[in-house]
Amino acid sequence: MSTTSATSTTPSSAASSGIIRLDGVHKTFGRGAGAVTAVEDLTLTVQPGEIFGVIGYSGAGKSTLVRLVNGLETVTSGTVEVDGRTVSAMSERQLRALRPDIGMIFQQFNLFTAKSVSENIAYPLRVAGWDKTRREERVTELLRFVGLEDKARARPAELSGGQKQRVGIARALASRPKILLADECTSALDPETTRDVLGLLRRVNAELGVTIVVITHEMDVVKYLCDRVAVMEGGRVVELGPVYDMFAHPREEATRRFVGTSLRDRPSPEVLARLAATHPGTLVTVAIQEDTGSSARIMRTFAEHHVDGAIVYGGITEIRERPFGSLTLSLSGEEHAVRRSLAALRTFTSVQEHTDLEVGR
Ligand SMILES: Nc1ncnc2c1ncn2[C@@H]1O[C@H](COP(=O)(O)OP(=O)(O)OP(=O)(O)O)[C@@H](O)[C@H]1O
Repeated sequence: MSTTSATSTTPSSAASSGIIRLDGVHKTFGRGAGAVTAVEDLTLTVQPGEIFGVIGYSGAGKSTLVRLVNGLETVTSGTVEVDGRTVSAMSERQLRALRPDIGMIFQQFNLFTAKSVSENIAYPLRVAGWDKTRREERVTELLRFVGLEDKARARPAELSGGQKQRVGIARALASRPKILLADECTSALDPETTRDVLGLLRRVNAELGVTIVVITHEMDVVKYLCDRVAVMEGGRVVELGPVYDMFAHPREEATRRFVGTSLRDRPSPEVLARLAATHPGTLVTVAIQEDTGSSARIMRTFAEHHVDGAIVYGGITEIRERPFGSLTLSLSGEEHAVRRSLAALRTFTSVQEHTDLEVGR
């Protein structure tokens, strides 16, 4: 569990300890035999300026969490605080005053199909009572920021999915919110368009200082975008921490499964058996991590021990600009030299030896 999870329950400490704070939150829909607990004993803190991911399979409670933060649902028990204000105790009037501080984007974009791009972006400003000149200035600024100046008069039907989400982002940013909630905002997009939209969200965070909460079921989204992530299962947060640490040292089975969907660097048992049949040397998988093993250091270690390490499988990716992955090698050389090289490697990185393989040779 994150060390930044809130420990104090006094409202006065909320602003200093996080921009969003959930403390012991429960949410149950319905009563009696038909009751469904969507969120259970949820305690977490999102720091100002961070990009915070919430990952989980369908039904884990992610959307309910978001709806509790923006006050669209009320808690059954516990407290939700946003920027030092207790959302879970607010009247409808107080919630209306809070909403301009919280932008929201959706999987299906939720644009007004009969309105132009400009009118869609201006809509929340019109509701908030901005005059026409200020509205137009702000819309021009936002169109430039999301790169859609030439689409001001277009209708949503004339736009690609990525462009529609850009309009969604511009509209969500119109009232200069401190927080942006993104609920499965790339799930309807192809991989290339997803990258574009995630790149734009990074700019929203870096250039405008907006705190972003990303709800997703895709670990690739978390890997590219988030500083920290909470893994949800059955309404609970089962693991929470910096994204790099979750990849390097996942503790919970659910986290391991999500990490596995994003990293395809380690060979499956079938692939290992095939590799063992075609490569006579000792097969090992060596972890590549920023603070432990760089590939250069690993190859140097083999060379120093006069061991030949042929790379037969692997992959190195980047998690928030830090290298991460593994290499699987077939080692050949004198048996004692191979042993000594592996002992040397184990002093700075983790090494998995594949010994009990059904190799058929
Ligand atoms: N308004 C509601 N009434 C009754 N049950 C609900 C309601 N909203 C959510 N639930 C239930 O609460 C649980 C969590 O739902 P939630 O939508 O928060 O999960 P999720 O992780 O966002 O899933 P998905 O990705 O499919 O939207 C589910 O069992 C769901 O059926």
